[in-house]
Amino acid sequence: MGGRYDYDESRIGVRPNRRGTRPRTKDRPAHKDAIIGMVTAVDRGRWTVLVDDHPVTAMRARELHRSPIVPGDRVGLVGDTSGTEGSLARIIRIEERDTFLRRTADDTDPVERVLVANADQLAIVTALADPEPRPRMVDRCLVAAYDAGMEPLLVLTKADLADPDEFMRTYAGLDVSYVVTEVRDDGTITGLDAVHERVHDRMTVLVGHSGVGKSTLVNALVPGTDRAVGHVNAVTGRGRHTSTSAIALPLPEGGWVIDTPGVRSFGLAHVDPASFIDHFPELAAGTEECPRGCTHDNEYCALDAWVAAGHAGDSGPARLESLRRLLRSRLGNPEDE
Ligand SMILES: Nc1nc2c(ncn2[C@@H]2O[C@H](COP(=O)(O)OP(=O)(O)OP(=O)(O)O)[C@@H](O)[C@H]2O)c(=O)[nH]1
Ligand SMILES: [Zn+2]
Repeated sequence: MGGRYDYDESRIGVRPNRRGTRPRTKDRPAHKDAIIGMVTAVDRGRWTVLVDDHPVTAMRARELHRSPIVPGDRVGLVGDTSGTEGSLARIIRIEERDTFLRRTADDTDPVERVLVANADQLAIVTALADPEPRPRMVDRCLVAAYDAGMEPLLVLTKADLADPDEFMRTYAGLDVSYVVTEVRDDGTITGLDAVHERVHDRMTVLVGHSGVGKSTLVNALVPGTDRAVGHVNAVTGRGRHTSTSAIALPLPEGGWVIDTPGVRSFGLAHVDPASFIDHFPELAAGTEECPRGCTHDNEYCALDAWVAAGHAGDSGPARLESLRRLLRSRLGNPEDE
């Protein structure tokens, strides 16, 4: 590796830092020759990066320090980008992200973490029964999607066990798309075409609690993948191919799905409540009468009178209730849901 950061220490006049990493220098090669690829997986300090159509294993260059590099990231690579067995490239740059999905501060994970970059859709997979749907978790995911600039999609599985109408009534006030699926006796999935239609040519992140049928869905969408279904291993009590980080899988029809094992919901401490109102355009004008710094979830909020006066139309009351539900979903612990 010698020569990569060649510099004359006396001329630059910097002290070597304590951890022994070399200081950054301005005259480091600009890496104009870097090849761009997309990160599909991360495992113990090694990234899988798809370059054209072949996977390349890469490490993170030292100058990136501990910058997160996540599935969906477009990165610049140098070094051995052949992808042949045993080869190792180096990620020297992370391209600007269009979106990033992050989670913050909950009781078990105090650090804000970026989970996925550049995805444009968040598919919230919820079983209609077994396990019972968790509307508060869905609300949190909706807020996380809005915050990340991603479009939410509800995927309601196990329609053979319960009717989706009752659950969807809860979302009457929200303009959220949804698809309904069920595994038939022959193993094929009703509603799969509708899911395909929604994920085609997009980058879709799937989240959901254990047991909702997410792996079943991913395996059907991306033939040839083998996401463990049923998940419990009698010996270890843990998932068989359990990986804790997200993985991007290419759809045969074009586009990507990103499976996020272990991500069931989101801490939302980083989300600014003022931004919620952007997703309720018909209520926005009503906030002009609100007291300064109104949380829109208190007795002085002007939205009640605005909606009661009919300014937000027939669906106004339901929309306001939804807004408030989302606002409240920021509070509390996602692990409780
Ligand atoms: N009745 C019914 N069962 C289903 C349906 N979809 C999946 N299942 C079953 O639900 C169980 C859980 O499915 P998985 O695909 O493993 O669920 P998961 O969300 O990936 O859960 P983990 O593997 O724990 O992450 C399995 O036994 C599936 O066969 C469905 O539409 N109807
Ligand atoms: Zn208000």
